[in-house]
Amino acid sequence: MADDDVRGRSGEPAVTSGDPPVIRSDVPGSFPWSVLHDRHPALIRKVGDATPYGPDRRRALDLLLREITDGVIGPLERAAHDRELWESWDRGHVGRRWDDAPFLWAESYFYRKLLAAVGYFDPGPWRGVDPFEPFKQAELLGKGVEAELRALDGVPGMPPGEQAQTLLQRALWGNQADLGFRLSAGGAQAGGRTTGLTADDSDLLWPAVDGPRPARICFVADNAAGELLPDLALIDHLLHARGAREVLLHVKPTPYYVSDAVPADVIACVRRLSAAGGRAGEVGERLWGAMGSGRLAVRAHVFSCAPLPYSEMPEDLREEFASASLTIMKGDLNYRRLVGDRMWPPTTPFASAVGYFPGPVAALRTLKSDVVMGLGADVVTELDAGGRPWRTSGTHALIQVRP
Ligand SMILES: O=P(O)(O)OC[C@@]1(O)O[C@H](CO)[C@@H](O)[C@@H]1O
Repeated sequence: MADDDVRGRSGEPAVTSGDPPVIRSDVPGSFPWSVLHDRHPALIRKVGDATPYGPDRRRALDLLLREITDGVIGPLERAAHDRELWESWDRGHVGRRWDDAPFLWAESYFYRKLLAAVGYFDPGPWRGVDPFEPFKQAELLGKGVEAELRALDGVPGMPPGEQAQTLLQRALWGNQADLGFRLSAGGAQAGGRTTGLTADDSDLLWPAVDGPRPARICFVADNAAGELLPDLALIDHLLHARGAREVLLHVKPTPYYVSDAVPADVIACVRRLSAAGGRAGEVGERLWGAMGSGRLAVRAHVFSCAPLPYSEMPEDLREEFASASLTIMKGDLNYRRLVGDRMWPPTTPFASAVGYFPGPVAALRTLKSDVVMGLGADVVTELDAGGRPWRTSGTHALIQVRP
Protein backbone atom coordinates (compact mmCIF):
# COMPACT_ATOMS: atom_id res chain seq x y z
CA MET A 1 0.00 0.00 0.00
CA ALA A 2 1.26 3.48 -0.78
CA ASP A 3 2.15 5.62 2.14
CA ASP A 4 -0.08 8.65 2.48
CA ASP A 5 2.61 10.52 4.22
CA VAL A 6 5.44 10.29 1.81
CA ARG A 7 5.77 14.01 1.33
CA GLY A 8 6.28 15.95 -1.80
CA ARG A 9 8.51 19.04 -1.68
CA SER A 10 5.54 21.20 -0.70
CA GLY A 11 4.88 19.02 2.35
CA GLU A 12 1.66 17.76 0.79
CA PRO A 13 1.00 14.04 1.06
CA ALA A 14 1.90 12.43 -2.23
CA VAL A 15 0.31 9.31 -3.60
CA THR A 16 3.21 7.24 -4.80
CA SER A 17 1.45 4.24 -6.31
CA GLY A 18 -1.85 3.40 -7.89
CA ASP A 19 -3.70 3.66 -4.58
CA PRO A 20 -6.82 5.83 -4.68
CA PRO A 21 -6.62 9.34 -3.25
CA VAL A 22 -6.80 10.07 0.45
CA ILE A 23 -10.21 11.34 1.60
CA ARG A 24 -10.43 15.07 2.33
CA SER A 25 -13.27 17.26 3.57
CA ASP A 26 -13.30 19.80 0.76
CA VAL A 27 -16.39 18.68 -1.15
CA PRO A 28 -19.45 20.54 0.19
CA GLY A 29 -22.24 18.14 1.03
CA SER A 30 -19.95 15.11 1.29
CA PHE A 31 -19.83 13.04 4.48
CA PRO A 32 -16.35 14.28 5.55
CA TRP A 33 -17.37 17.87 4.84
CA SER A 34 -20.43 17.48 7.09
CA VAL A 35 -18.26 16.12 9.91
CA LEU A 36 -16.02 19.19 9.87
CA HIS A 37 -18.77 21.71 9.18
CA ASP A 38 -21.72 20.31 11.15
CA ARG A 39 -20.55 17.68 13.62
CA HIS A 40 -17.56 19.49 15.06
CA PRO A 41 -19.32 22.85 15.66
CA ALA A 42 -22.26 20.97 17.26
CA LEU A 43 -19.82 19.11 19.46
CA ILE A 44 -18.13 22.28 20.67
CA ARG A 45 -21.53 23.60 21.76
CA LYS A 46 -22.48 20.33 23.46
CA VAL A 47 -19.21 20.17 25.36
CA GLY A 48 -19.69 23.77 26.52
CA ASP A 49 -23.21 22.96 27.73
CA ALA A 50 -22.32 19.72 29.52
CA THR A 51 -19.73 21.07 31.97
CA PRO A 52 -19.73 24.37 33.93
CA TYR A 53 -16.54 25.76 32.44
CA GLY A 54 -15.55 29.31 33.38
CA PRO A 55 -15.13 32.30 31.06
CA ASP A 56 -11.56 31.46 29.97
CA ARG A 57 -12.50 27.95 28.80
CA ARG A 58 -15.62 29.29 27.08
CA ARG A 59 -13.53 31.86 25.27
CA ALA A 60 -11.16 29.12 24.15
CA LEU A 61 -14.09 27.03 22.88
CA ASP A 62 -15.42 30.07 20.96
CA LEU A 63 -12.00 30.63 19.43
CA LEU A 64 -11.81 27.02 18.31
CA LEU A 65 -15.28 27.31 16.79
CA ARG A 66 -14.13 30.38 14.88
CA GLU A 67 -10.95 28.66 13.76
CA ILE A 68 -12.73 25.60 12.35
CA THR A 69 -15.52 27.66 10.81
CA ASP A 70 -13.50 29.98 8.67
CA GLY A 71 -9.87 29.82 9.63
CA VAL A 72 -6.71 27.94 8.99
CA ILE A 73 -5.29 25.18 11.16
CA GLY A 74 -3.48 26.83 14.06
CA PRO A 75 -0.46 25.35 15.86
CA LEU A 76 -0.54 23.95 19.38
CA GLU A 77 0.60 26.24 22.18
CA ARG A 78 4.34 26.68 22.31
CA ALA A 79 4.52 25.02 25.73
CA ALA A 80 2.22 22.10 24.88
CA HIS A 81 3.65 18.89 26.36
CA ASP A 82 3.15 17.03 23.07
CA ARG A 83 4.07 19.77 20.64
CA GLU A 84 7.09 17.89 19.41
CA LEU A 85 5.08 14.73 18.95
CA TRP A 86 2.51 16.58 16.88
CA GLU A 87 5.24 18.23 14.85
CA SER A 88 6.41 14.73 13.98
CA TRP A 89 2.84 13.81 12.98
CA ASP A 90 2.26 17.02 11.03
CA ARG A 91 2.43 16.62 7.29
CA GLY A 92 2.54 20.30 6.48
CA HIS A 93 -1.13 20.85 7.33
CA VAL A 94 -0.73 23.34 10.17
CA GLY A 95 -1.10 26.81 8.64
CA ARG A 96 -3.33 25.53 5.83
CA ARG A 97 -7.12 25.28 5.58
CA TRP A 98 -8.93 22.62 7.60
CA ASP A 99 -10.81 21.37 4.54
CA ASP A 100 -7.57 20.74 2.64
CA ALA A 101 -6.01 18.35 5.16
CA PRO A 102 -6.79 14.63 4.95
CA PHE A 103 -10.08 13.95 6.73
CA LEU A 104 -8.39 11.56 9.16
CA TRP A 105 -5.70 14.06 10.08
CA ALA A 106 -8.10 16.99 10.47
CA GLU A 107 -10.51 15.11 12.74
CA SER A 108 -7.75 13.87 14.99
CA TYR A 109 -6.18 17.29 15.32
CA PHE A 110 -9.60 18.78 16.07
CA TYR A 111 -9.95 16.51 19.11
CA ARG A 112 -6.48 17.47 20.31
CA LYS A 113 -7.41 21.16 20.04
CA LEU A 114 -10.73 20.59 21.80
CA LEU A 115 -8.87 19.10 24.76
CA ALA A 116 -6.59 22.15 24.78
CA ALA A 117 -9.60 24.47 24.78
CA VAL A 118 -11.12 22.83 27.87
CA GLY A 119 -7.81 22.93 29.74
CA TYR A 120 -7.36 19.16 29.77
CA PHE A 121 -3.57 19.38 29.80
CA ASP A 122 -3.09 22.59 31.76
CA PRO A 123 -2.27 22.86 35.45
CA GLY A 124 -5.49 23.84 37.20
CA PRO A 125 -8.96 22.53 37.97
CA TRP A 126 -9.78 21.19 34.51
CA ARG A 127 -6.66 19.11 34.15
CA GLY A 128 -7.62 15.54 33.23
CA VAL A 129 -11.37 16.30 33.28
CA ASP A 130 -12.87 14.31 30.39
CA PRO A 131 -15.17 16.73 28.49
CA PHE A 132 -17.12 13.76 27.11
CA GLU A 133 -17.60 12.04 30.46
CA PRO A 134 -21.17 13.38 30.98
CA PHE A 135 -22.26 11.73 27.71
CA LYS A 136 -20.48 8.45 28.41
CA GLN A 137 -21.84 8.34 31.95
CA ALA A 138 -25.42 8.93 30.77
CA GLU A 139 -25.08 6.03 28.39
CA LEU A 140 -23.51 3.73 30.97
CA LEU A 141 -26.47 4.28 33.30
CA GLY A 142 -29.11 4.14 30.55
CA LYS A 143 -31.75 1.58 29.63
CA GLY A 144 -29.89 0.36 26.52
CA VAL A 145 -26.95 -0.75 28.63
CA GLU A 146 -29.24 -2.40 31.17
CA ALA A 147 -30.79 -4.47 28.36
CA GLU A 148 -27.31 -5.35 27.06
CA LEU A 149 -26.31 -6.64 30.49
CA ARG A 150 -29.51 -8.64 30.99
CA ALA A 151 -29.10 -10.21 27.55
CA LEU A 152 -25.95 -11.92 28.84
CA ASP A 153 -28.14 -14.06 31.13
CA GLY A 154 -29.32 -16.02 28.09
CA VAL A 155 -25.83 -16.90 26.86
CA PRO A 156 -24.90 -19.87 29.15
CA GLY A 157 -27.99 -21.80 27.97
CA MET A 158 -26.83 -21.74 24.34
CA PRO A 159 -24.71 -24.40 22.61
CA PRO A 160 -20.99 -23.38 22.69
CA GLY A 161 -20.79 -22.37 19.01
CA GLU A 162 -23.84 -20.18 19.36
CA GLN A 163 -22.45 -18.57 22.52
CA ALA A 164 -19.32 -17.53 20.64
CA GLN A 165 -21.22 -16.17 17.64
CA THR A 166 -23.70 -14.33 19.86
CA LEU A 167 -20.96 -12.60 21.84
CA LEU A 168 -19.09 -11.74 18.63
CA GLN A 169 -22.21 -10.24 17.05
CA ARG A 170 -23.06 -8.24 20.16
CA ALA A 171 -19.57 -6.79 20.23
CA LEU A 172 -19.78 -6.04 16.51
CA TRP A 173 -23.11 -4.23 16.70
CA GLY A 174 -22.04 -2.54 19.90
CA ASN A 175 -20.08 -0.32 17.52
CA GLN A 176 -23.32 1.54 16.83
CA ALA A 177 -22.91 3.03 20.31
CA ASP A 178 -20.85 5.92 19.00
CA LEU A 179 -21.78 9.26 20.50
CA GLY A 180 -19.88 11.30 17.89
CA PHE A 181 -21.90 9.63 15.17
CA ARG A 182 -25.17 10.33 16.94
CA LEU A 183 -24.35 14.03 17.00
CA SER A 184 -24.82 14.44 13.28
CA ALA A 185 -28.28 14.78 11.85
CA GLY A 186 -27.92 11.69 9.67
CA GLY A 187 -26.61 9.65 12.54
CA ALA A 188 -29.45 10.50 14.87
CA GLN A 189 -31.47 7.62 13.45
CA ALA A 190 -28.71 5.04 13.92
CA GLY A 191 -29.92 1.93 15.62
CA GLY A 192 -31.49 0.18 12.68
CA ARG A 193 -29.46 -2.72 11.37
CA THR A 194 -29.46 -4.98 8.39
CA THR A 195 -29.81 -8.67 9.04
CA GLY A 196 -26.88 -9.95 7.00
CA LEU A 197 -23.32 -8.65 7.16
CA THR A 198 -21.77 -7.05 4.09
CA ALA A 199 -18.76 -9.33 4.63
CA ASP A 200 -18.41 -12.12 7.18
CA ASP A 201 -15.07 -13.84 7.73
CA SER A 202 -15.95 -15.03 11.23
CA ASP A 203 -15.08 -18.62 10.21
CA LEU A 204 -11.46 -17.39 9.88
CA LEU A 205 -11.49 -15.63 13.24
CA TRP A 206 -12.01 -18.51 15.63
CA PRO A 207 -9.17 -20.70 14.30
CA ALA A 208 -6.78 -17.81 14.99
CA VAL A 209 -8.00 -17.76 18.60
CA ASP A 210 -8.02 -21.54 19.03
CA GLY A 211 -4.51 -22.13 17.63
CA PRO A 212 -2.08 -24.78 18.91
CA ARG A 213 -0.85 -22.59 21.79
CA PRO A 214 -2.98 -20.51 24.19
CA ALA A 215 -3.58 -17.29 22.34
CA ARG A 216 -2.34 -13.80 23.04
CA ILE A 217 -4.98 -11.40 21.72
CA CYS A 218 -4.60 -7.68 21.10
CA PHE A 219 -8.05 -6.14 21.34
CA VAL A 220 -8.09 -2.58 20.00
CA ALA A 221 -11.24 -1.11 21.51
CA ASP A 222 -13.34 1.74 20.20
CA ASN A 223 -16.25 3.31 22.10
CA ALA A 224 -16.89 3.18 25.85
CA ALA A 225 -20.09 2.09 27.62
CA GLY A 226 -22.52 0.57 25.10
CA GLU A 227 -19.71 -0.85 22.97
CA LEU A 228 -17.09 -1.64 25.59
CA LEU A 229 -19.49 -3.73 27.69
CA PRO A 230 -20.15 -6.32 24.95
CA ASP A 231 -16.45 -6.10 24.04
CA LEU A 232 -15.60 -7.05 27.61
CA ALA A 233 -18.10 -9.92 27.51
CA LEU A 234 -16.32 -11.18 24.37
CA ILE A 235 -12.93 -10.75 26.03
CA ASP A 236 -14.17 -12.78 29.00
CA HIS A 237 -15.22 -15.49 26.55
CA LEU A 238 -11.74 -15.47 24.98
CA LEU A 239 -10.07 -15.78 28.37
CA HIS A 240 -12.50 -18.02 30.17
CA ALA A 241 -14.09 -20.27 27.53
CA ARG A 242 -11.43 -20.26 24.80
CA GLY A 243 -8.40 -20.50 27.06
CA ALA A 244 -6.62 -17.42 25.71
CA ARG A 245 -3.40 -16.81 27.63
CA GLU A 246 -3.84 -13.04 27.77
CA VAL A 247 -5.70 -10.14 26.25
CA LEU A 248 -4.04 -6.76 25.75
CA LEU A 249 -6.84 -4.22 25.65
CA HIS A 250 -5.82 -1.08 23.77
CA VAL A 251 -7.76 2.10 24.56
CA LYS A 252 -7.07 5.78 23.94
CA PRO A 253 -4.68 7.62 26.25
CA THR A 254 -6.87 10.76 26.17
CA PRO A 255 -10.53 11.52 25.33
CA TYR A 256 -11.14 11.26 21.60
CA TYR A 257 -13.96 11.07 19.04
CA VAL A 258 -16.42 11.78 21.86
CA SER A 259 -17.07 8.29 23.20
CA ASP A 260 -13.79 6.47 22.56
CA ALA A 261 -12.76 4.49 25.60
CA VAL A 262 -9.93 5.66 27.87
CA PRO A 263 -8.60 3.61 30.83
CA ALA A 264 -11.14 5.17 33.23
CA ASP A 265 -13.93 3.85 30.98
CA VAL A 266 -12.56 0.32 31.23
CA ILE A 267 -12.67 0.54 35.01
CA ALA A 268 -16.19 2.02 34.91
CA CYS A 269 -17.39 -0.81 32.67
CA VAL A 270 -15.82 -3.58 34.76
CA ARG A 271 -17.45 -2.02 37.83
CA ARG A 272 -20.78 -1.76 36.01
CA LEU A 273 -20.58 -5.44 35.03
CA SER A 274 -19.57 -6.55 38.52
CA ALA A 275 -22.45 -4.64 40.11
CA ALA A 276 -25.02 -5.94 37.64
CA GLY A 277 -25.59 -9.38 39.16
CA GLY A 278 -26.52 -12.40 37.07
CA ARG A 279 -24.26 -13.49 34.24
CA ALA A 280 -22.95 -9.94 33.74
CA GLY A 281 -21.86 -9.91 37.39
CA GLU A 282 -19.93 -13.15 36.93
CA VAL A 283 -18.23 -11.75 33.83
CA GLY A 284 -17.32 -8.59 35.74
CA GLU A 285 -15.85 -10.55 38.66
CA ARG A 286 -13.77 -12.72 36.34
CA LEU A 287 -12.47 -9.69 34.43
CA TRP A 288 -11.61 -7.96 37.69
CA GLY A 289 -9.58 -11.03 38.62
CA ALA A 290 -7.99 -11.20 35.17
CA MET A 291 -6.83 -7.60 35.50
CA GLY A 292 -5.38 -8.43 38.89
CA SER A 293 -3.46 -11.43 37.58
CA GLY A 294 -2.31 -9.63 34.42
CA ARG A 295 -4.21 -11.87 31.98
CA LEU A 296 -6.17 -8.79 30.98
CA ALA A 297 -3.86 -5.79 30.60
CA VAL A 298 -4.90 -2.28 29.56
CA ARG A 299 -2.73 -0.35 27.13
CA ALA A 300 -3.04 3.36 26.29
CA HIS A 301 -0.43 3.88 23.59
CA VAL A 302 0.10 7.44 22.41
CA PHE A 303 -0.20 6.32 18.76
CA SER A 304 -3.82 5.33 19.45
CA CYS A 305 -4.68 9.04 19.14
CA ALA A 306 -2.39 9.70 16.19
CA PRO A 307 -3.82 11.23 13.00
CA LEU A 308 -2.12 8.58 10.87
CA PRO A 309 -2.83 5.15 9.47
CA TYR A 310 -1.54 2.04 11.25
CA SER A 311 0.87 1.51 8.37
CA GLU A 312 2.92 4.22 10.13
CA MET A 313 2.79 2.72 13.60
CA PRO A 314 5.91 2.96 15.74
CA GLU A 315 8.16 -0.03 16.30
CA ASP A 316 7.01 -0.89 19.85
CA LEU A 317 3.39 -1.10 18.74
CA ARG A 318 4.34 -3.11 15.67
CA GLU A 319 6.18 -5.58 17.92
CA GLU A 320 3.18 -5.93 20.18
CA PHE A 321 0.81 -6.65 17.28
CA ALA A 322 3.41 -9.03 15.80
CA SER A 323 3.47 -10.99 19.05
CA ALA A 324 -0.30 -11.56 19.04
CA SER A 325 -2.11 -14.63 17.74
CA LEU A 326 -4.78 -12.21 16.57
CA THR A 327 -5.40 -8.46 16.72
CA ILE A 328 -9.06 -7.49 16.80
CA MET A 329 -9.68 -3.93 15.60
CA LYS A 330 -13.02 -2.50 16.62
CA GLY A 331 -14.97 0.22 14.91
CA ASP A 332 -14.99 2.60 12.04
CA LEU A 333 -12.02 4.78 12.85
CA ASN A 334 -9.75 1.80 13.48
CA TYR A 335 -10.89 0.41 10.12
CA ARG A 336 -10.02 3.68 8.38
CA ARG A 337 -6.62 3.65 10.02
CA LEU A 338 -6.09 -0.04 9.28
CA VAL A 339 -6.81 0.01 5.53
CA GLY A 340 -5.98 3.67 4.87
CA ASP A 341 -8.59 6.45 4.63
CA ARG A 342 -8.94 6.31 0.88
CA MET A 343 -11.71 5.91 -1.66
CA TRP A 344 -10.95 2.24 -2.31
CA PRO A 345 -13.06 0.55 -4.94
CA PRO A 346 -15.26 -1.49 -2.58
CA THR A 347 -14.33 -4.82 -4.19
CA THR A 348 -10.57 -4.33 -3.52
CA PRO A 349 -9.46 -7.36 -1.49
CA PHE A 350 -9.11 -6.58 2.23
CA ALA A 351 -5.82 -8.51 2.40
CA SER A 352 -4.27 -6.24 -0.25
CA ALA A 353 -4.53 -3.22 2.06
CA VAL A 354 -3.39 -4.87 5.28
CA GLY A 355 -0.36 -6.74 3.95
CA TYR A 356 1.88 -4.49 6.07
CA PHE A 357 0.16 -5.53 9.32
CA PRO A 358 2.58 -7.66 11.33
CA GLY A 359 0.21 -10.45 12.37
CA PRO A 360 -3.27 -11.90 11.90
CA VAL A 361 -5.84 -9.12 12.07
CA ALA A 362 -9.63 -8.93 12.24
CA ALA A 363 -11.85 -5.88 11.73
CA LEU A 364 -15.25 -5.69 13.44
CA ARG A 365 -17.02 -2.60 12.31
CA THR A 366 -20.33 -0.95 11.53
CA LEU A 367 -20.06 1.20 8.42
CA LYS A 368 -20.00 4.91 9.34
CA SER A 369 -17.71 6.50 6.76
CA ASP A 370 -17.03 6.25 3.05
CA VAL A 371 -14.16 3.78 3.31
CA VAL A 372 -14.94 0.16 2.56
CA MET A 373 -13.28 -2.72 0.77
CA GLY A 374 -13.37 -6.48 0.50
CA LEU A 375 -17.02 -6.67 -0.58
CA GLY A 376 -18.43 -8.99 -3.24
CA ALA A 377 -19.46 -7.29 -6.51
CA ASP A 378 -23.02 -8.60 -6.10
CA VAL A 379 -23.21 -7.15 -2.59
CA VAL A 380 -22.08 -3.72 -3.82
CA THR A 381 -24.56 -3.77 -6.68
CA GLU A 382 -27.39 -4.58 -4.31
CA LEU A 383 -26.38 -1.94 -1.75
CA ASP A 384 -25.99 0.74 -4.41
CA ALA A 385 -29.34 -0.15 -5.91
CA GLY A 386 -30.99 0.42 -2.52
CA GLY A 387 -30.42 4.16 -2.96
CA ARG A 388 -29.53 4.68 0.73
CA PRO A 389 -26.26 5.94 2.20
CA TRP A 390 -25.19 2.43 3.25
CA ARG A 391 -21.54 3.39 3.68
CA THR A 392 -22.21 6.03 6.33
CA SER A 393 -25.53 5.21 8.00
CA GLY A 394 -24.22 2.74 10.60
CA THR A 395 -26.91 0.23 9.64
CA HIS A 396 -24.50 -2.19 7.95
CA ALA A 397 -21.61 -4.11 9.44
CA LEU A 398 -18.72 -6.36 8.49
CA ILE A 399 -16.26 -8.86 9.91
CA GLN A 400 -13.07 -9.10 7.87
CA VAL A 401 -10.08 -11.24 8.75
CA ARG A 402 -6.58 -11.51 7.34
CA PRO A 403 -5.25 -14.68 9.00
O1 LIG B 1 -14.68 4.65 15.23
P1 LIG B 1 -16.14 4.72 15.42
O2 LIG B 1 -16.52 5.12 16.80
O3 LIG B 1 -16.84 3.46 15.00
O4 LIG B 1 -16.72 5.81 14.45
C1 LIG B 1 -16.14 7.07 14.36
C2 LIG B 1 -16.96 7.99 13.53
O5 LIG B 1 -18.09 8.45 14.22
O6 LIG B 1 -16.15 9.07 13.26
C3 LIG B 1 -15.91 9.23 11.88
C4 LIG B 1 -16.40 10.50 11.39
O7 LIG B 1 -16.21 11.47 12.34
C5 LIG B 1 -16.56 8.11 11.17
O8 LIG B 1 -15.55 7.31 10.70
C6 LIG B 1 -17.39 7.41 12.18
O9 LIG B 1 -18.70 7.72 11.93
